[in-house]
Amino acid sequence: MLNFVTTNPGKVREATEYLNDEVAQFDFDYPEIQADDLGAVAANGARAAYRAADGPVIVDDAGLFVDAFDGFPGPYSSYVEDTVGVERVWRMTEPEDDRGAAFKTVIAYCDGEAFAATPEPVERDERRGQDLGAGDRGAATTDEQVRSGDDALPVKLFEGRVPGEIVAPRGDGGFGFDPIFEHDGTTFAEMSTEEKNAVSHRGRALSKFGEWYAER
Ligand SMILES: O=c1[nH]c(=O)c2ncn([C@@H]3O[C@H](COP(=O)(O)OP(=O)(O)OP(=O)(O)O)[C@@H](O)[C@H]3O)c2[nH]1
Repeated sequence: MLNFVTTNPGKVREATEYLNDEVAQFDFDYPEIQADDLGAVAANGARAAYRAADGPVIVDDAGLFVDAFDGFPGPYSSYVEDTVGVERVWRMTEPEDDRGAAFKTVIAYCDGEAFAATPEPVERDERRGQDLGAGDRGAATTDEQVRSGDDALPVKLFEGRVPGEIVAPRGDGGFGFDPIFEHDGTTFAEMSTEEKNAVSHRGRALSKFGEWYAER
């Protein structure tokens, strides 16, 4: 059994849909370091959570990256959701000509074991051929982090990204910024969990993780 370390039931719902019974929520509020890089936040959280859970863990650090704001709120999305709020993020973006944005997530896996070196950073597969907007600044993972990190516990990272546009709120499904994030004409809040997973940042990262984990 794999511990999905999060306080956010929306993330668990999406992961369960994807990974079936292999995953259970471990409600542990790991200390989030301040960093512009989702990978660093997730890796740090996975190490702390692994020590607390004493078993394999995954941590998902995600954020909304708005192009016009050079990637804001990015890694600070949770804080901005709690303080500014979703509706006001829409109103801040509304006057901008460019309302492009991306959701990104990095899933960090830690089980205390070392991993074989990854020949190429996982995130590059996802990015190849994609036009990366300013909104992606600071969200990249690096091979160095994939292999190890600052301390002895190795962490493996899986990244997912989905482009979209900030729109006036529509729909009541999903969570967080879903009502104001439109992808291919539909907001994430208008999609079922299954539909959202098929295209979302989390779905993409979970798919990469699931493939790798099945072979492990
Ligand atoms: O509309 C959304 N659809 C998504 O698919 C999505 N994924 C993440 N987010 C938002 O980005 C921040 C992540 O923050 P975050 O990774 O620190 O997680 P969190 O604080 O919610 O829980 P935890 O896992 O840290 O316990 C939070 O504001 C989330 O609402 C999303 N919003």
